[in-house]
Parts: sequence; structure tokens; C-alpha cells
Amino acid sequence: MKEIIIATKNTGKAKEFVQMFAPLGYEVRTLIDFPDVPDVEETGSTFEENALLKAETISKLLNRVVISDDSGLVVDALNGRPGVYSARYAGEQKNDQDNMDKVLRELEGIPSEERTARFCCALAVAIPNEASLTFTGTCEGVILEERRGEYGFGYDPIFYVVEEQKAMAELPPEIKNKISHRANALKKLKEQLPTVFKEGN
Ligand SMILES: O=c1[nH]c(=O)c2ncn([C@@H]3O[C@H](COP(=O)(O)OP(=O)(O)OP(=O)(O)O)[C@@H](O)[C@H]3O)c2[nH]1
Ligand SMILES: [Mg+2]
Repeated sequence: MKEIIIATKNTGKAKEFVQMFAPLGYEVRTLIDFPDVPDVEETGSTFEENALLKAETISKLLNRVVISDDSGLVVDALNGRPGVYSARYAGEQKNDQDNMDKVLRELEGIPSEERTARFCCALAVAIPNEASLTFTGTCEGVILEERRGEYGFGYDPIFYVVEEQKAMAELPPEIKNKISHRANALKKLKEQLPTVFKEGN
């Protein structure tokens, strides 16, 4: 089976990449399989910058084609926060429940028509001795007043997907993986797969 390395330590993302690459015949390996690889500091100010930092650093280290994902929640009423700080919005412990509580607290009293938001995903592909590629995807929604659903990870329980009329965490993986920001970015990447994953890479 062909193998693809995704430079993530996030188990929620890892699961989705396994599900999305399986039909293409790729076995996904993540940094959870490479415990000695150090954390890459996310010092960029955009999702794309951070995705490139992660993919290029790990690709150089392993001398392999590496894909990375930098993603997050952008809330209009919060001037785009949590944005690139989504994972650590409530602190370095990266706790999903604390992060959701912080967003809900900051939006207290704000009516639903002003609670518009989107998930954003930037995927970067780093290829040894070649220029890197990036692909972006978004998914539009509204921040709920309380949690709903058990699927997914991160902010999924408080993100209402307008298109599906359900919270993201109420959507089973086969639906989320068709409509999510990650799925939309991956659709663009897949169109380039034959050139990216040529023999030898
Ligand atoms: O409800 C959600 N559904 C999603 O589909 C989703 N995708 C991203 N996020 C949030 O954005 C952070 C990414 O930050 P991030 O790209 O730096 O990743 P991370 O630090 O968790 O792992 P790594 O890939 O960097 O190792 C995550 O932790 C989540 O809080 C999501 N929340
Ligand atoms: Mg991160």
C-alpha cells in the first residue's frame, strides 16, 4: 500500500485523514507514529504560513513528501479570533472544552445573526528539492449557544453548519468528510496527487 505522511499530532485530524485517504489506497502515517520528531513552533500569522512551516520542517527531517494541516475557527464577531490560535485559545494545555467555553463566553448576548463563523484549513505539501504547494478550504457556519452532538473534535459541538442544518458534531464522519474545510482543501490537493506522488517520492 502507498504511504503518506501527515505532519500532525492531533488525533482528531489524524482520524479524518485516515478516512479520507483510504479510498485512494493510501495508508496514512502521522507524527504519532514518529514520536522522536520535535514539535514545530507555529510562528506564522496565517494558516498557510503555519502549514508550510510544519510540512517543510518535517519533510527536511524525514527526507520524504509530507503534508501538513493548519486549521482553525474564524468568528466574525470576535474579529477573526481564535484564528491561528484555535488549538491553544484558552491556554497552552490545548483543551477543546476550555476553548469552546471561552468562545461561548465571549459571544454571550450576541444574537445568532451576528454569530457567523467559518472553519478554515490550509494544507501544505512539501516535496524534497521541489517547491511546496498549498491548498485552502473553508466551511461556513454559525456559533451555537450550547454544545450539540458527539462526533468530531475541537469546536465541532458549537459549530452549526448552515448547509446541513446540524451542528458539525451531529454529522457522522462520512458527512463531515464531504463538507468540511479539510475536505474542501483536500479536494483541491487530490486533483494534484498524480504529480505530487510520482515515483520516488
Ligand atoms: O471543531 C473543529 N473541527 C475541525 O475540523 C477543526 N479543525 C481544526 N480545528 C481547531 O483548530 C485547531 C487546529 O490547530 P492546528 O492546526 O495548529 O492543529 P493542532 O495544533 O491541534 O495539531 P497539529 O496538526 O499542529 O499537530 C484544532 O486544535 C481545533 O481547535 C477544528 N475544530
Ligand atoms: Mg498546531
